[in-house]
Amino acid sequence: MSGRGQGGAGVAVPEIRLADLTCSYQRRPAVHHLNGRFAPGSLTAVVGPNGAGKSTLLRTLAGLHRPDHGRIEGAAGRVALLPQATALDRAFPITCLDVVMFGLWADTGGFRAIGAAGRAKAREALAAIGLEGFEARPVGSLSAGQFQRLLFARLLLQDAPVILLDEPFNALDARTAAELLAMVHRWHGEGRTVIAVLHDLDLVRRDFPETLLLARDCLGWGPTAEVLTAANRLRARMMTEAWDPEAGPCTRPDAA
Ligand SMILES: Nc1ncnc2c1ncn2[C@@H]1O[C@H](COP(=O)(O)OP(=O)(O)OP(=O)(O)O)[C@@H](O)[C@H]1O
Repeated sequence: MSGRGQGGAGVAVPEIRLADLTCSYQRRPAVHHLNGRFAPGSLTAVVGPNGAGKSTLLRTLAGLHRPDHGRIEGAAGRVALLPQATALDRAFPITCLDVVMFGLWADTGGFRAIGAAGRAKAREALAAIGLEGFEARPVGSLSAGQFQRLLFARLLLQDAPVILLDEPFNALDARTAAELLAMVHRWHGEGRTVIAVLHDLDLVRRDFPETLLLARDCLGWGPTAEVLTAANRLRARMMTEAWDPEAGPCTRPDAA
């Protein structure tokens, strides 16, 4: 099979391969010897207990965290990340339009170069996500749901073939969650690869065909029904209870 697909939006969508990927903080592994692939155009949930390494994996895929062993193939280039809302500082004095325009930063290298066409696109993205008229609002004044919509508007503008979502529906009312989920399905329908960290297993079973179950190690990766078995979930829980948050460096002989 070819390593690339063609997204409906005309973008080339890469296959992403993880080869023995280990990511650590102060040499303590958060993701441990992970092997597998995200097929072009796949829609995958990443699930697992707190501290299982899910956000670390997404940040590594986005190029924000350097693996200390193994590698990622195929993700280089246009990957868009929606970080966990709690990881963002909303006290920063910046308007909604500016936040969305950050989506163009990778292409233009700065606000000054964005120009009228870029601003118009940012306005369109705000309107498409239900935030028309919010252009000049400071981000600090938004509700949690409005802020999450704003981050989705930025993703819309980024127009990336690979979209990474870290707990995208947390703390949202049912209507907002449903609208943002519809956006996720739209991206998937366009042939983009979408990878989302989620805790709501009912949602995962209903809407996500593929699942990666992570508890530092990979406990299952494939069709959701085959991965989210009671036995696998029990293993994940037992691993969490057994693991030592202060564990030392990985000592597997094949690790660097
Ligand atoms: N910046 C950091 N410095 C040191 N350790 C970190 C850092 N970020 C995460 N960790 C540790 O790495 C491990 C994995 O964290 P990560 O945030 O990837 O887990 P997670 O599965 O996303 O958890 P949650 O479901 O709670 O969001 C945890 O033990 C965490 O304490």
